[in-house]
Amino acid sequence: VHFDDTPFEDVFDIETELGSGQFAVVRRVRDKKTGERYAAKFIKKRRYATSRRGVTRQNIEREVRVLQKIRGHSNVVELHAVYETASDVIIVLELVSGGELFDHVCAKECLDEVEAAAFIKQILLAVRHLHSLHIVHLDIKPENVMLKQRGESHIKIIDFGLSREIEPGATVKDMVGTPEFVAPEVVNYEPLSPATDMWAVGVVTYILLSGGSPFLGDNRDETFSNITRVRYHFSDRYFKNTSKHAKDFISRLFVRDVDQRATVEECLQHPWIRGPEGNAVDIRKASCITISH
Ligand SMILES: Cc1ccnnc1
Repeated sequence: VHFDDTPFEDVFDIETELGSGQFAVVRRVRDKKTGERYAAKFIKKRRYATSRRGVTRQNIEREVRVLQKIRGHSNVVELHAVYETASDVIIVLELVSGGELFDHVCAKECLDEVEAAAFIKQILLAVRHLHSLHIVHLDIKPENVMLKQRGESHIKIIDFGLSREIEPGATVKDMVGTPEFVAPEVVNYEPLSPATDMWAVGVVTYILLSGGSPFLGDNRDETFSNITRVRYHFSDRYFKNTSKHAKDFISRLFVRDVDQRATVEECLQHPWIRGPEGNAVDIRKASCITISH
């Protein structure tokens, strides 16, 4: 990607805000020459080393490096350009405009197995791409997965703000991620690995099929306790009509021991993904549809 030193405002018109986080705002922008639209992520730079606001240059450069390395996969957002102003670094990304997978699930309360398996398969393909490059995402959750176009089922992972390269054998310990989705090793400050992403895929799968969050407690500590004790269950209310393949797929990921937890390759070979569900053949297992009526 070229680091353009033309002023950002000379190249793009800023249109609407698409989303905002703690230190970043994402705005839809339009290239003045080509008319092409993009998502521009404005990341506030940390002014002073002692400041708690803004993002360090090291973390910004890490996100850009990851985005550069992972380019070219259809389920990963594409990096277009990087600009810098006095106060911000602006990462210009492919515009993904179909809305968050999270909202899609909420609109239906939960999905049937065919639709859920088709989404999870795409997330697994994106995760396999990352892991093959020794990159872990560390923040897989429905909010970071978006539909490319409304009404279509092509999804893209859009945020790599917490992603990092983990060379095989290297040890990375960090308390990162969103409590509901973090694996036991994150709670216990033990080494992170690609297996940490696989646990989160299990949480996303459970949510898509039930609308509920498997380990969520009344507060952060209760959630963390449920995670480290792997305390979850398939409530009959939402899982009564769920296939044993789907439950087995999830159970293979909610495994405390990272060496025993299913890898992304094993998940892609799992019957629930390889079977009719995973190939979006139109067998509508009405597990949750009955609930949403
Ligand atoms: C929010 C967002 C991020 C990246 N691309 N499109 C939209």
